[in-house]
Amino acid sequence: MATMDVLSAKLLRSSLHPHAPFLPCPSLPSRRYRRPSSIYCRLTTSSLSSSSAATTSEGDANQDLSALLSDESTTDAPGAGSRKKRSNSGASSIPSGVRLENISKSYKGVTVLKDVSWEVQRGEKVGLVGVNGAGKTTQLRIIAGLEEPDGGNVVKAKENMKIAFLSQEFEVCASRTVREEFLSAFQEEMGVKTCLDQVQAALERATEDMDLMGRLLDELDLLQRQSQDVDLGMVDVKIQKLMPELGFVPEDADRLVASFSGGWKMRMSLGKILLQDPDLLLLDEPTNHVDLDTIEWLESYLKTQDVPMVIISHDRAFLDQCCTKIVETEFGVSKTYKGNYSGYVLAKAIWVETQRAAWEKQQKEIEHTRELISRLGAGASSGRASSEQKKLEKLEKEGLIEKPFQRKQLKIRFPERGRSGRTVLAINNLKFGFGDKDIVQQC
Ligand SMILES: Nc1ncnc2c1ncn2[C@@H]1O[C@H](COP(=O)(O)OP(=O)(O)OP(=O)(O)O)[C@@H](O)[C@H]1O
Repeated sequence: MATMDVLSAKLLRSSLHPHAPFLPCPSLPSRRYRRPSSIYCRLTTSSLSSSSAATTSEGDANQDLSALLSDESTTDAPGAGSRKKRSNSGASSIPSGVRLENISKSYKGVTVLKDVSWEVQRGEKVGLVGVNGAGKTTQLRIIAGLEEPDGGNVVKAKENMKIAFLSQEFEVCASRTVREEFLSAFQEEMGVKTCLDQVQAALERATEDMDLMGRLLDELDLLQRQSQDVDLGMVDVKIQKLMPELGFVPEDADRLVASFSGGWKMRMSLGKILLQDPDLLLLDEPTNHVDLDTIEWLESYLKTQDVPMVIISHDRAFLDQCCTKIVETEFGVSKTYKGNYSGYVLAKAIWVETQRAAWEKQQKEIEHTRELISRLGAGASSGRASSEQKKLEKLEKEGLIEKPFQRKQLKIRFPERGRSGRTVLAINNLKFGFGDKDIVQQC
C-alpha cells in the first residue's frame, strides 16, 4: 500500500506537541531508525498508509527501547498515529503535485462534495474558492489524508509525498525560543539527539548493572551512527538561512515565541513547514489573524516559492496576488479557471451570461414546442404533434441546459442615527503595555 508523508503546522496528535519535549526516545525503533510514522505537528511527516505489519514491528521496537529506558520515558509514544488508506487506484499519473479525480464526500448523509476534479503542479498556486461550507477545507483534508473520500481518486506525483498543511490556527509553543520552535520542525534529527542524551544519562546511572550497561552501549553505538546519518549540523545551517528570509533578525533566535505578534507566529509556522522541503503546500486561511504588512510580506514570499501550492482564503486581493489558477466549488462540483482571482470573476461572469442566454433560448424553444403540440393536438396533425412530443421528451431527458445560479446581492441598510453628544470619548492618563514594554505612555 502506498505511504504518504504529511507535514502540517497544526498539531493533530504529536510528539511535536508544543508542550511536549522533542521526539521522545520510545518512538524510535531500537534496531533501525526510521522517520516516525505518525505526523503530527502538521509540520512533521507521516506514513499515513503504512501496512499493519510495519506498525507492529515498529511497536515492538519501541517497546524494546522503552523497556531499556523504562525509568526515563515520560511521554506517550507518538508512533500510534492513525494510518489511513490512500485512494489512488486506477488513476492517471501526474508529474508533480496532486490531482483530484471525481472526488465525492458526504457527512451523515449530507453531500458536501459531489464531483470534484482539479490538479496542482509545480509552479502553480491554486486558490480554492466557494461559499462557507462549500467543502474547501474538506478537500485539503482529503489531500492531506486526514479524511477519506467516499469516491474518486487522489493522485499524487509520488509515494511518500511530503504534504505541508498550514491551518487557520498557527500552533507554536509560546514558551519556546524562536530557535527552539524552528528546531521542532526537525523531528527526526531531534529525536536522535534526544535519544542519545537519554541513553547517555541512563548509562551514567547503570554502573552497577553490567547487563543493562551492555545493552545501553549497543543502543548508544546505534544512535551515534544514526546521528551521523541525519546530519545534525545541517539543521542549524537551514535555520540560519531561513530566519532572515522570514524577516527575523539574529537576536530573535533567543526571544520567546510568546513575545511575537500573530503575524510573526504565522511566519514561524510557515517556516517550520518550509524547513522540511515539502512536495506540496496546503494553506488554509493563512491571512487570518495577521496584519496588513504581514499579508503583503506573505504574498511576495509565496510568489518566490515554486512548490505546488493550494490556498484557501477569503482575502480576494491576496488570492489575486498569489494564484495562478482558481478552483471554485459550487453545490459540490468544481470548476477550474486559469489565472488569478480577478480573471476568475470575469470569466465566471461571462460564463454565467452565456449560460443564462443559452438557458433562456432553450426555455423559449420548449415553450414554443409545447404550444405547437397543444395547437396541433388531435385530428389530421396528430402525427406531427406526437413527433414534437417525442422531441420535447428527449430534450427534457437529455439536453436540458441548467439555469446558472446567481447569488442574490446582499443588501445592508444601516438605520439612521441621531447625532452623538459633543464628547464621544474621553481618555485621561491612560497607560498600557505588555510586561515591561509600554505601548501607550500616557494620554
Ligand atoms: N467531520 C465532519 N463531520 C460532519 N460534518 C462535517 C465534518 N467536516 C466538515 N463537515 C461539514 O462539511 C461542510 C463543508 O465543510 P468545510 O469546512 O470543508 O467547508 P469550507 O468550504 O471550508 O467552509 P469555510 O469557508 O466556512 O471554512 C460543512 O457543512 C461542515 O459542517
